[in-house]
Order: sequence, then structure tokens, then C-alpha cells
Amino acid sequence: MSDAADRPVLRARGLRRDYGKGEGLVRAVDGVDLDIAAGETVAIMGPSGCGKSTLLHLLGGLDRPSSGEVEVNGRRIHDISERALARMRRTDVSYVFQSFHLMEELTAVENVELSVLLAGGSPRAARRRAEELLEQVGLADRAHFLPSALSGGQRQRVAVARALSNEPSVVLADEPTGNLDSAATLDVLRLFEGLHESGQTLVIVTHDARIAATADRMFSMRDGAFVDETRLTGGTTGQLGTIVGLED
Ligand SMILES: Nc1ncnc2c1ncn2[C@@H]1O[C@H](COP(=O)(O)OP(=O)(O)OP(=O)(O)O)[C@@H](O)[C@H]1O
Repeated sequence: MSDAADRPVLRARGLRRDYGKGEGLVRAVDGVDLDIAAGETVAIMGPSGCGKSTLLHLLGGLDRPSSGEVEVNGRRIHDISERALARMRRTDVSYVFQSFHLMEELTAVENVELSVLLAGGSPRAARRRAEELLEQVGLADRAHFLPSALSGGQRQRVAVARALSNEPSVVLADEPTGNLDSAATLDVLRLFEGLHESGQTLVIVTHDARIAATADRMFSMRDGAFVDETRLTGGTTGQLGTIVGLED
């Protein structure tokens, strides 16, 4: 096997992020090391304010660390130009937010399409890809609805379709079910499970132990650092309904 095949998709070393200075200094992320292999699903849990979102922002290149480094597919992301970083955010690493972040004036299909267009796809290819993805997330029949006409779970599925639009190496999801009821949570979890089965790499920040239980590995975070790592065996295929408490 070549080195490239063994190389983690996402790697962080000595990652630190400080906000403010002097007496007001907050060390939001305090020395995180992380290696995530292709196809892994990793959950990050921890109490409010422990630094989960800040860490995810650093991993996705939405923010720069005070020190330390992040590599995506072997490439250090904080040394590259803003332009290259913006390109990487459109293609290699994508983000799913708790509050969806859809463009309210665009339909579901247009939201996904826009992401392909921004990454340089042709209009025709973008529409085809957007339709395929909405089909994949079970929303073909809602493609021409505005987000305001969709349920929370449906909006989050559009956001996931958009996150997948440019075939990213890693999808980072920040509390992706935080605004959803149990039925919608189950929908999104099933979608993640399908992505996992198809080999997508996922990093999910969550407060919900039931969601973390669906991962291959779970990190517990306190005060900006990982304090525990658990390898979860056996996966949860077919058990999601039980986990979320909706099915027997
Ligand atoms: N822009 C900022 N300026 C100053 N402090 C910040 C900023 N963003 C975050 N922090 C602080 O950094 C720490 C980590 O915040 P972060 O949002 O990463 O935590 P979290 O674990 O994601 O919390 P939650 O679960 O509530 O979303 C907190 O103490 C927070 O107050």
C-alpha cells in the first residue's frame, strides 16, 4: 500500500485557538491531536462551551488556529492562500450547520445547484447533480419547494445534499439534529448511516449520546481538549430507530 492510502483524510496536531487576551483570554481549543481515516464516522461530545464548534471550524478551514496545524488529504490548510482555502471549503471539506444555513429565496434544488456552480460546475451538470442528490436524500418530490415550505428535517436533508454536492473528502456536521424533533432526527441519522455505508467520512459534533452511539469512534471534550476516546464496535446499522427511541 502506498503512503497516500494510509494517510488520514483529516489530521490535526497541537491545535489551539485562543480568543481575546490578558485577563480575558479564552483558550477555546487547547492542544487537540486527531487522525480520521477515510470512511470513518467520528462523534465529538462535550458540555456547552468546551470548544466543539471552534474545533470544527478549525478542521473545516472556517477559522485559523492560534497554533498547530490541520491537514486535509495531506495538505496543510492554514498555510495556503485565502483563495485556495475557499476552494478547499467548496470541494474537500463541507459543513452542515444546526440551523441549516439555506438560502431562503432559493428552492431546494437551487440551493444544492448553487454549491456545484460555485465550485465551477456547468449549469446543466449542476442541475443534474442537484436532482440526483435530492433523490438520494429522499426529497425528489420537494425539489422545487422553498425552504420555508419544508419541515426542519427536510431542510436539514437539503443541507446535507448541498454538503455532498462536490463529493467532499469529509463532511463536518455541527449539531445537525439540534433543531429537530425525534422523527426528523431519525431521518437525518438514517441519511448519515447511508453515507457511512457508502464510504463517506463524517465528523459529527453532538450533545446527544444516542447520536454519538452511531459513530465508529467518540471523543469526549472538556475545556478545549479531548479527555477520552471510545471505539464503538459493531456499528448501529438497522438499530437507529431503537436508538432514537421511535421504534421497538
Ligand atoms: N468569537 C469568540 N470570541 C470570544 N470567545 C469565544 C468566541 N467564540 C467562542 N468563544 C468561547 O470559546 C469557548 C468555546 O466555544 P464553542 O462555541 O467552541 O463551544 P461549544 O462546545 O461548541 O459550545 P456549544 O455546545 O454551546 O455550542 C467558549 O468559552 C466560548 O465562550
